[in-house]
Amino acid sequence: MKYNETKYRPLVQGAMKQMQVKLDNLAKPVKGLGRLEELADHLAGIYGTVDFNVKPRKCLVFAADNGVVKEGVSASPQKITAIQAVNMMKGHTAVAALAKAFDCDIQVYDLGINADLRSPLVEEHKISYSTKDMLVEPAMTRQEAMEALQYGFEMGIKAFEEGNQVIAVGELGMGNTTAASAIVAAALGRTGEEVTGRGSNISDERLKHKIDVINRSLARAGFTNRKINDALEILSEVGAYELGAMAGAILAAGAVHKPVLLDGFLSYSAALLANLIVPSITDYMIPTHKSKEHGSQIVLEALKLNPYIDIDMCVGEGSGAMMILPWLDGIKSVLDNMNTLQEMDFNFIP
Ligand SMILES: Cc1cc2ncn([C@H]3O[C@H](COP(=O)(O)O)[C@@H](O)[C@H]3O)c2cc1C
Ligand SMILES: O=C(O)c1cccnc1
Repeated sequence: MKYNETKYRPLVQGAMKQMQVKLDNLAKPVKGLGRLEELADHLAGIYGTVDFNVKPRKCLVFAADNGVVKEGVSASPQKITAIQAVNMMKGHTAVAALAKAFDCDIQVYDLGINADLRSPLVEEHKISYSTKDMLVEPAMTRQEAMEALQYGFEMGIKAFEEGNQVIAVGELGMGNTTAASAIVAAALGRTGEEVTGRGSNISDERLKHKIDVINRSLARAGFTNRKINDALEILSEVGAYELGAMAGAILAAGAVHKPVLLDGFLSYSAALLANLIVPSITDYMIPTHKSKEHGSQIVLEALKLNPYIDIDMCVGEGSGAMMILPWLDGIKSVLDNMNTLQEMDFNFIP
């Protein structure tokens, strides 16, 4: 199956209505569970039924290096990508710790880390050792962009074939907030200033430089003051392998009518790419948390997504997505355990 040859059905309105009737009939004030009810309705529309499972689940973490780090846009040395990829599979990064707490599998995929990991724990699909420096040339070829998308799509489909009922998308790659900001600027016709933040916490001076690198990269690609609609053009000129693969995995969720949990800013840039390929794919996205990264609000508004959690997280890796898992378990428990109004025992108190 190809990421761009799949039929995507709209949300099942009947199941959403059925869910709201079911929730209204539980022994609680109408709409008392607030946005938990909104999420339950959304899930019913995605699964096409009120009777769904939210386990097992898996977080797919796509990892690669970014050539643009040569321009000094990141606070962190490139080798952290390789080190953290292995640490993650050993359970020692932010997303790994949270996934363990909230009962989620995790898998790291290496699409272009600039090192040979030689770790059986990491799934390897190296497109190359790092993308190119987008300031001086396209980050990747169009062929490579398609490969990243297709690989992410296939890993998403595989995760669902393994029985997972929900996937989350995460990433790892030093310098990738520069690529993500450039993707957002290109897709929305914005400037570097409007959509660039501090990534893994850079200084004021470095932020100015990062914005300049993004604006000059957009100019090199011929994107200045233009809104680009071709996801492959954006991905190849100013993208990142890991963000392309994330977009592919998002499309996979839509293809099999299952939810995909977005993470933070990096996932929003991937969501924008997926949305350019299949506009209705936003139906399958669960906006979990609002990243603190500058530029988040602009892209969330463009995608009409309203995240459930806002606690200033900005780690990436899929860590923010993990925070919604207790909400999913809560919904399932409410549906399985709460009394309906009819089941309430009115004779209990004479
Ligand atoms: C130790 C460490 C762990 C991380 N885990 C996620 N990121 C996050 O920061 C990186 C992007 O930030 P920038 O564009 O500023 O380089 C990505 O790997 C993202 O996942 C990390 C960053 C660091 C330093
Ligand atoms: O929101 C994110 O995903 C993010 C923001 C900054 C750094 N890393 C990740």
